[in-house]
Amino acid sequence: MNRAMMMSAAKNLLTRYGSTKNNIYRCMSTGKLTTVDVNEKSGVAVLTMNRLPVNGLNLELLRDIRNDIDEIEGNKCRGLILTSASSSVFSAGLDIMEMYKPNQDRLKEFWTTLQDTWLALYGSSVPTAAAINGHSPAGGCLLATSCEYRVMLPKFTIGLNETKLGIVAPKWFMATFCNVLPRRVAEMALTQGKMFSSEEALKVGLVDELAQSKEEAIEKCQQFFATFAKTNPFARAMTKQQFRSKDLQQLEDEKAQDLEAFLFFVNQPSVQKGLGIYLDSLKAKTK
Ligand SMILES: CC/C=C\CCC/C=C/C(=O)SCCNC(=O)CCNC(=O)[C@H](O)C(C)(C)COP(=O)(O)OP(=O)(O)OC[C@H]1O[C@@H](n2cnc3c(N)ncnc32)[C@H](O)[C@@H]1OP(=O)(O)O
Repeated sequence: MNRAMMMSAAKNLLTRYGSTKNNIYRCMSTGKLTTVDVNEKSGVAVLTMNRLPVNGLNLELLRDIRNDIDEIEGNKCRGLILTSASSSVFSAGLDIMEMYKPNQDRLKEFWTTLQDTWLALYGSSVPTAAAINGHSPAGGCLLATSCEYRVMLPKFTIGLNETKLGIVAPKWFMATFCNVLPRRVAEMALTQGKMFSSEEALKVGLVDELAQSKEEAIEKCQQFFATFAKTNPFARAMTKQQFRSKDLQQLEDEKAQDLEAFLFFVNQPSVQKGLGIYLDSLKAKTK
């Protein structure tokens, strides 16, 4: 190989691969609003949400996440770690702009994509974990709790705050929460719209560990995956899916009714008014 060819090969490698101290990462796919980096050594994929400033879950971000999960499954990765490109917000939850004064066709597409993203993540055969490197309210908490393991950085908040916004978390949000928390804690937190500090979340079991940095959180997620080293991946995946099958089946069976209920609820004038007031209060904060 001559020098020019070597330079060109190196350039190609640098484009496709990044390197940190110990690991080589391959960029598997880059949606417009997400990136997926696969650690070549461990086979673990890190899916990073990158819709700044707050990773509001709009139709396009949800589509990217959904497609990434499919790709990670298809590539038989050893694990999926969900995290954020922001240093202070994991995800602000559903983008309220999708629900406020909505275009009805887009609204349907938005909710259907959220349903499909949840079905894919909650039911994924690949081991899943969330490195929660920022605030994680509502839909952000849904994504994190859909994973099998959570590692969170200190001094942030996580929870399902829907009742504080005057909205009701759908049954499958509740089921996901109940899969992680004792039923009584889940009911109290949901009815109160409670946002837990990282430290409180650790205490009740909403998250499994705390870490001091995103890198440490990712490392702890990898250590969680390593606990499956001596298990059969097929048996592991089947066992997980059997645990979750009732929740998954319920949404599969009720997808159309769930969509209808959402559309009816969002289009109520009182709900529109409440969303408008909430959006104004969020914007007023930044003035
Ligand atoms: C009717 C519906 C029926 C059923 C649906 C049920 C399920 C609903 C699930 C949901 O997820 S609803 C969304 C709930 N989310 C929240 O309540 C979070 C609101 N946001 C925050 O609390 C904070 O933004 C934060 C996440 C803690 C981050 O704080 P920070 O100070 O870092 O950012 P800031 O507040 O200044 O926000 C920057 C920018 O982003 C806008 N923003 C924030 N969150 C949302 C959101 N969820 N949707 C749309 N836009 C959001 C915020 O207004 C600022 O905009 P600006 O720069 O234009 O002022």
